[in-house]
Amino acid sequence: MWRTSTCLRSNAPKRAVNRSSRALFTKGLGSSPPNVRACLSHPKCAHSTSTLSRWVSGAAALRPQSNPEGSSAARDLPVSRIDDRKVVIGWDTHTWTRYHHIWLRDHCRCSQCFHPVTKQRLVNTFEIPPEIKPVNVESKTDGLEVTWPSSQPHTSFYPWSWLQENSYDPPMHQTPPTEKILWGSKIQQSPPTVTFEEAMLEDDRGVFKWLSNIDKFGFSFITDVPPTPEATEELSRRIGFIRETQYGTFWDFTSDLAKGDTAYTTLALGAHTDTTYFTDPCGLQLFHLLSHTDGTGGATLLVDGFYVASILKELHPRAYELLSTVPVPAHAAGEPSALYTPSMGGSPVLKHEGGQLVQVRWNNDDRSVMRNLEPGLVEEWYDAIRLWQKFLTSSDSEYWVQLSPGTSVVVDNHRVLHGRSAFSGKRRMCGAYIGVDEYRSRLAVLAERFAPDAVVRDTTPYASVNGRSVWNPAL
Ligand SMILES: C[N+](C)(C)CCCC[C@H](N)C(=O)O
Ligand SMILES: O=C(O)CCC(=O)C(=O)O
Repeated sequence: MWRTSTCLRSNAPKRAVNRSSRALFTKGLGSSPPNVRACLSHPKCAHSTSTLSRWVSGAAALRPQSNPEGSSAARDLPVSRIDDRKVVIGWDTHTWTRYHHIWLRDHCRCSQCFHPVTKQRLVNTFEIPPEIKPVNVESKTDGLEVTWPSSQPHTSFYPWSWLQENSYDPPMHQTPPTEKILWGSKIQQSPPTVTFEEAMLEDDRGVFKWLSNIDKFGFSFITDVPPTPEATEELSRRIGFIRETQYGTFWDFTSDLAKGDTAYTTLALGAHTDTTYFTDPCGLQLFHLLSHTDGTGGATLLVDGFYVASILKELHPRAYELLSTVPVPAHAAGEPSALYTPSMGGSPVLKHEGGQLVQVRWNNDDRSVMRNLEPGLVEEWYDAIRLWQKFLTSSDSEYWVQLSPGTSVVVDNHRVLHGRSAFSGKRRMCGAYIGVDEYRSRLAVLAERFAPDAVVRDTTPYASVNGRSVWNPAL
């Protein structure tokens, strides 16, 4: 038996979010909605009344006002009905998604169930009856309103765009991951670049451009950087706090073996990613060549590991499979006070999540004994890394660039391999590591501000407290 609140127009748009109604949302105090009052007595609500009153100024609009214009927009609304275990939503005559009752109740984002400031769950998931079932569902202008059975009726609201983004039965249109542009040596014709001035802009637009470069290409140059360690450290900190390691915090190094690593020599270093010996390899690596006198060489090598992996996958799928499955142990043992090895005996060269390549982890110099290889795979694995090395070092993949004082480069250490040619003379390089989560968080906050996705755009007007929508898809 269907209980629908409105008829369904067959040509309703895929994303049946009616933006015109956004103007209907009032942002402001209004009366304190019941759920905030309920929060005052909520056992987990530890805030003082004054703090809560500040919530009211923000939380009051956590739900849109109903559409006073009445039914004109109603015809665009999805239909909704209550099934035995799920709520069914009809977006158009061909597109239906279902949401378990328990799932919906657990994801209520009213200020009684979800802390509007801290964005943490307040509802006790484990007190929700497993057989919970709504007493009513209603398609409102910008979302679904669900009324739950309880001594005090509890109403939840779910924005249409959020329901679409988080659909799972079946999954609908989801925001595609940011585009990665794979590159080979021809990137030298137009490498991603920002200026120091842009990167230092107070409003962070320049940092967003810089990190968007890295997100898309896996690296970015920064030009016109004052050739000092101080300016380079200040630049590094524009991304986030620096990740300290056994090499220090902000490093300023030369070929004096000050640290027990071949980076502190004049030797050539083949294409590699750093810190393969950490359970969580560093995210970004910034380099700035401060000086090189009385000698030659020391050119910088950049290779797009995602590009090379795509070629290997296409031409040698078995080799790709071995690099994606065989764990590679690693170590950093050059400092007497340190002996780093990753947990779980290392990770494969090519790490995947949901079938997507998400990380390249390769440093043949730092690789430890291959103690995890099945006997029958030993020679095949060596054939595979030989193919990997062949494509890594091909003229089509290698991008050689001679850095000079004033031009820094930042690489995504989870994607782009770097190296250098041997050199003579006095060469001074400085830089820093940034943690992968610090980098991803900084980019996410900037994207929230400068390139919000549909759910953030749709819900910010009425569901933001301290500048962040409780419906942000990252939560
Ligand atoms: C960058 N800095 C010169 C400080 C350290 C270099 C460490 C290189 C190490 N073999 C690795 O691959 O992690
Ligand atoms: O000295 C350089 O140019 C790079 C050194 C290096 O590869 C590293 O520090 O990981």
